[in-house]
Amino acid sequence: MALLQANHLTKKYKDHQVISDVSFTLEHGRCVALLGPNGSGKTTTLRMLAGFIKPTEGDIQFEDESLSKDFRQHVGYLPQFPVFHDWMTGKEFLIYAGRLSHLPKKIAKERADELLELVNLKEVRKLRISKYSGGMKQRLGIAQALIHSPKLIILDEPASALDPIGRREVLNLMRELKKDATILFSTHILNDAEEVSDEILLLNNGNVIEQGSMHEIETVQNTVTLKLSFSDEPKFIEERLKEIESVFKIHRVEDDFLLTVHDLKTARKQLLEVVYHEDWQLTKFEVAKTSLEDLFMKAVKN
Ligand SMILES: Nc1ncnc2c1ncn2[C@@H]1O[C@H](COP(=O)(O)OP(=O)(O)OP(=O)(O)O)[C@@H](O)[C@H]1O
Repeated sequence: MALLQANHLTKKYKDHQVISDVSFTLEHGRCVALLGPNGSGKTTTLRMLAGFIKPTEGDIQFEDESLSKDFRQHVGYLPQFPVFHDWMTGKEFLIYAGRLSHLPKKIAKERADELLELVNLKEVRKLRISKYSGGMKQRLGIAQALIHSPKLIILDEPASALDPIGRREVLNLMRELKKDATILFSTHILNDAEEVSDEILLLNNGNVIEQGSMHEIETVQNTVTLKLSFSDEPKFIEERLKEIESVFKIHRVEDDFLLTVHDLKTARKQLLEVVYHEDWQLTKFEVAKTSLEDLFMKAVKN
């Protein structure tokens, strides 16, 4: 049985319909990315699931009916812009969050220690939060969301505002957490979704417009754009590449080549064979656009 079922969720603010008839299921142990452009309704959806706002219509059912009555205690939530008490230490903050979740003092302390270890902040537990980096604050925010051992972890844009180091720290932590938790997180960074999620839900204008596992998306969509550059004469290369065009489509942009590929493995092998055989000086070979990006662009344009 699924952990949670969202049924026909609708949210209106006066006459402004922000979410329209959104339904989906969250299975146990999955890590699901909620994707969508700015203003598509990601935060509103997450806030409804966390029990902070009520849907105008529709309902949210947890697997166990008794949980559905007040499911807030079973959800851990990291808001998009978390507020920390900067004068507290990381450990004090977690104990405080535990007390707010009605944990007895002793349990809150034990849980804080466990979580500081999990999110790799044990060494800085006695440091004031004002001294923490962005990545450290987000990891503390995730620990705060876990303090009451929730069944579902909801993270609103957990890595989007961080520098590359902080982003890497948070993504690594999410990869650890997903081993034994159910996670729903929003992002508009498709790479983050590709890196850690098992499934995606794509929102646009308050509607779910795509839903599926990353594997399904990769197989159904199955287009990758490669970018290649050479330090040889591009005209000659273009002519030669056109001879083997059956496994990809070539598009030349100035001296670079964009190749739309359906079967990355075969195309890569064939391309590298030609490069080797012709002794071309390949200076760039990179994935410029993935299946998910392709799907996102098509879906959002419609
Ligand atoms: N309290 C509110 N009152 C009125 N309109 C609101 C309220 N909260 C959100 N909205 C509107 O709902 C729409 C969806 O907002 P939401 O924050 O859910 O989108 P989002 O996908 O999370 O966007 P972003 O990626 O920019 O954070 C926006 O048009 C927003 O202006």
